[in-house]
Amino acid sequence: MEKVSIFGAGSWGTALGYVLAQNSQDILIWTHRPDQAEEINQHSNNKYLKNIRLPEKLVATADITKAVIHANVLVLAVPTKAIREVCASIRESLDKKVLFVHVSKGIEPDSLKRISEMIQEEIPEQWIEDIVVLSGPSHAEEVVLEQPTTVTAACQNTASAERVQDMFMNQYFRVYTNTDVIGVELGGALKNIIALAVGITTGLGYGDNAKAALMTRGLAEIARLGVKMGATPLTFSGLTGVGDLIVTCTSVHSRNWRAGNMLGKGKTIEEVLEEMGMVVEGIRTTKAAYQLAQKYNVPMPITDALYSVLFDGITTEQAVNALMARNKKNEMEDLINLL
Ligand SMILES: NC(=O)C1=CN([C@@H]2O[C@H](COP(=O)(O)OP(=O)(O)OC[C@H]3O[C@@H](n4cnc5c(N)ncnc54)[C@H](OP(=O)(O)O)[C@@H]3O)[C@@H](O)[C@H]2O)C=CC1
Ligand SMILES: O=C(CO)COP(=O)(O)O
Repeated sequence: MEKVSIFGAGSWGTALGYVLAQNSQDILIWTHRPDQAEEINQHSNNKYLKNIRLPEKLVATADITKAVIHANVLVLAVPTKAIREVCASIRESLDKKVLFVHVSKGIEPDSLKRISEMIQEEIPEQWIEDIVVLSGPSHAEEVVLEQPTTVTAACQNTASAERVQDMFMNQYFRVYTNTDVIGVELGGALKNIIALAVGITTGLGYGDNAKAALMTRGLAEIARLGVKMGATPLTFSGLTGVGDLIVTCTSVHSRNWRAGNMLGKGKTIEEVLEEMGMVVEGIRTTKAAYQLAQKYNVPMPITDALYSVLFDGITTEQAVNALMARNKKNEMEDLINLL
């Protein structure tokens, strides 16, 4: 049995707590809201997972020191924007080496750091046993219904990835391992951009042809950037690449897809965020990816088009027209270099 604390009690942190509690791990979940800790201790978290009864073994606290001291494994499940702040609070109470697991899907704009890099910057090396990324096609809403789900635990140190695999794996939650941390982190973060774009085209009234086009050419630009940044090309054909791209671009549960859909129907970003009430990681990640594309000199036309919509005020129709009117290309241009 592992002693685990989860930091962040939104939909994903709570769903992972559900899995770990069912797997009989010694589990504590930390939330910054005392009222939410009380609700979880009464076995529900209705804002994030409606009508789900949480396991009795899933215990919540609003005391971050208690959560840090409790565990040998710390799972970070807050949005990318909150990672540094939460790490800084965790740092205050650390008194032993711990295994960090992160499950967030984003890249920090301006610094252009992946999440494992942000953790390394915020937590002194002496307290980090390893950092494992847990990622893949996995909507919280389906996990808590115990529907079959597959994810990947990635770490350069295979023993740590396997430890996380053993902690989480059960009959409905299947965990693979991978050593390509860069590829796994980038796949999880960048697919949100494409899901926003697919949502926009659906909101505009376009059909499955546009969806397939964006998913296929989106994967091409994700892989192009990823390989330049040091990822293994094959990772993008796996669960954390095409797998997560499929689920996020096609599921009614996807916040990124839903946000895009509202934008396509004419709502403003402010209206969309107000209505969602949950994190839409793809918006900040679009800014980061746009900056990364410039830094690495990689063409990312879909990312550029979405950036223009989100940050430069061009209309969604103009963005689609600009994408379709680009110069002629060979489909396999650039991709051949990935092999
Ligand atoms: N939902 C899903 O199915 C999946 C999500 N992910 C990823 O997991 C990460 C978390 O997503 P998810 O759980 O869905 O997000 P939610 O929006 O559902 O929840 C976010 C949680 O983080 C808390 N939070 C936000 N800022 C802070 C802060 N500064 N300090 C402490 N707590 C904070 C929120 O608190 P409050 O309630 O007060 O706002 C809330 O409990 C994201 O990166 C997402 O991409 C990955 C796989 C699946
Ligand atoms: O990453 C996810 C599923 O794998 C969740 O995607 P959304 O944040 O778009 O809901």
